[in-house]
Amino acid sequence: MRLNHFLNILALGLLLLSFLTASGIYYLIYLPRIEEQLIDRQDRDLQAVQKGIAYAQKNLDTLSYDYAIWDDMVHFVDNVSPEFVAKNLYDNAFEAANIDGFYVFNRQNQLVWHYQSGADFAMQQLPLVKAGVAGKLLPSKAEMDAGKPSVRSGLLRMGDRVVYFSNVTVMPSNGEGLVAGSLLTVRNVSQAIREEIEQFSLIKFDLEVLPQSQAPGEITLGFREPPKVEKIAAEHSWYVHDALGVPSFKITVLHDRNQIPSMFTIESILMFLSVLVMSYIAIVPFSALVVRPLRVANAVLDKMAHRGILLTMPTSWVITEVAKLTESFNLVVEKLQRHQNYLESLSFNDPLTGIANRRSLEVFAERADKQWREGKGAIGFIMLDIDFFKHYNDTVGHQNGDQALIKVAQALMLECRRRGELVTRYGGEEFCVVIHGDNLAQMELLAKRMLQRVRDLNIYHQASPFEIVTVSMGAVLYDGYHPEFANDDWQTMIKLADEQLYKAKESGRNNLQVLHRKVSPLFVVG
Ligand SMILES: Nc1nc2c(ncn2[C@@H]2O[C@H](COP(=O)(O)OP(=O)(O)OP(=O)(O)O)[C@@H](O)[C@H]2O)c(=O)[nH]1
Repeated sequence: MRLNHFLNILALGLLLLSFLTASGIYYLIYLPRIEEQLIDRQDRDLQAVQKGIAYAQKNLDTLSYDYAIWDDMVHFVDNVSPEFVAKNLYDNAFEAANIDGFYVFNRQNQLVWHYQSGADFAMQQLPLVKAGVAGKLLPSKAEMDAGKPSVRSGLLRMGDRVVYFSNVTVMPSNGEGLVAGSLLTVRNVSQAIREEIEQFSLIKFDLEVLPQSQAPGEITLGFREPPKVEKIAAEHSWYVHDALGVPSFKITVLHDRNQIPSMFTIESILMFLSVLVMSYIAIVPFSALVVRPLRVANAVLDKMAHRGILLTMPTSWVITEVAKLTESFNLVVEKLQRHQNYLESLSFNDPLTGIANRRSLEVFAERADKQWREGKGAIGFIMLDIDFFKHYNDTVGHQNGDQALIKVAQALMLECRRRGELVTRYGGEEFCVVIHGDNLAQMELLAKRMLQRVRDLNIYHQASPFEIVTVSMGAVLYDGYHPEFANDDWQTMIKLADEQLYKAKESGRNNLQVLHRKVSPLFVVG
């Protein structure tokens, strides 16, 4: 997985965690505390609506009572006369008082006269045949016998309508005497009433008249029974039955949405988004400070692996630990480089004498041979061997033998310091010198000087007839390249030089035998 992806997942994970923590705090600590207050507030909304509906019925009670104590009405109940109606109970008066139905009952609860604003309020719509009407809708016998004014009011289902009703006993104005009957006044509970209540309570609610046939599966409350909020919700409903227990209304209070605390408000979403953006912004410096050095390190390691080379990396990073890590890495690289150089030198140099070894000889001879074949200068190989070295070892010991070998090697090196010249340890006490020079004379001179250099070392050699350490030399020197030498590769040249060395040994040692290879002279015949 890429570090960037990992960081993104980490940021999202942290974000989720903080979101869950915030939700936990919200739901376990904050919400339970305000829940109680909120239930109380919503409960008050319901009470206000219920009281508003009950209050709207109040002036109907007053109106009915005025009629009830009207002494003339006592007489009218027993003797219904058109004159009285024309004078006192005319339609305009009911319309002005917003009354939809006015029903006059006698002592036997029989309808003797009525007013209706429309067909919906016809006397047939009154549920008079129902049991329990007396006492609930009309005065009971006990109330009438008591001879005192009595009042009943509330909601009443009238066909498809629900009305406020008010019923009062009709009796003399001094409040004593025989009860003549009762007046039932009704007013339609219309949407206009709902709007009025909404205006003064400032609470939105819906008043739905329940279908007559369909009884709700809910518990219904009486007109004046206050509903109760159990749980916080955006809206609460309850069913109301009329004075005779018939389901009438479904009231739904729509609470102010701002009252309900929610995680998903504009503010909380904006906060969540800003946390999201800030988390990502926080990743940018982290990426610059940590991911970038890691990327650079990765690129350096990649190059090292693919190209097989050792590389250092930049160390100027802001984070101390990262800078120290790269410094340590560079230190390891430097050590490895030194070690590698040492190993390389071992593979190309002779560990005892420090001069080039046979491997170097091969590389150098190959290159010199190639250049010579390209027509650049002359080429020569000199094979050298220390004379009577076995005896030297035997007389002075192997370690001193080593010292003598080193000295001979250094002496040869002092002579071969020019470009194109290389002294190598060929094996044991044998050396091979490659010369890529300008001409044969100079090359031969070089060989002679080397012979003399060794003599000049003046290393005492008891077992040698010369009494000092000497060398024998065999050289083969090729003039500039000619197709005639095409088959003579550098290996052949070494072999020829070795043959000359053999000759030098044969001819008494401490001398130089040279084979010159030049182009054959042309003979003119004639
Ligand atoms: N001290 C020492 N001796 C070596 C080393 N390499 C080879 N020798 C010795 O060189 C000697 C070579 O002996 P030979 O091949 O018999 O030749 P030589 O005694 O020099 O006789 P000529 O070459 O015929 O003059 C052997 O005794 C080897 O042990 C070395 O690295 N150190």
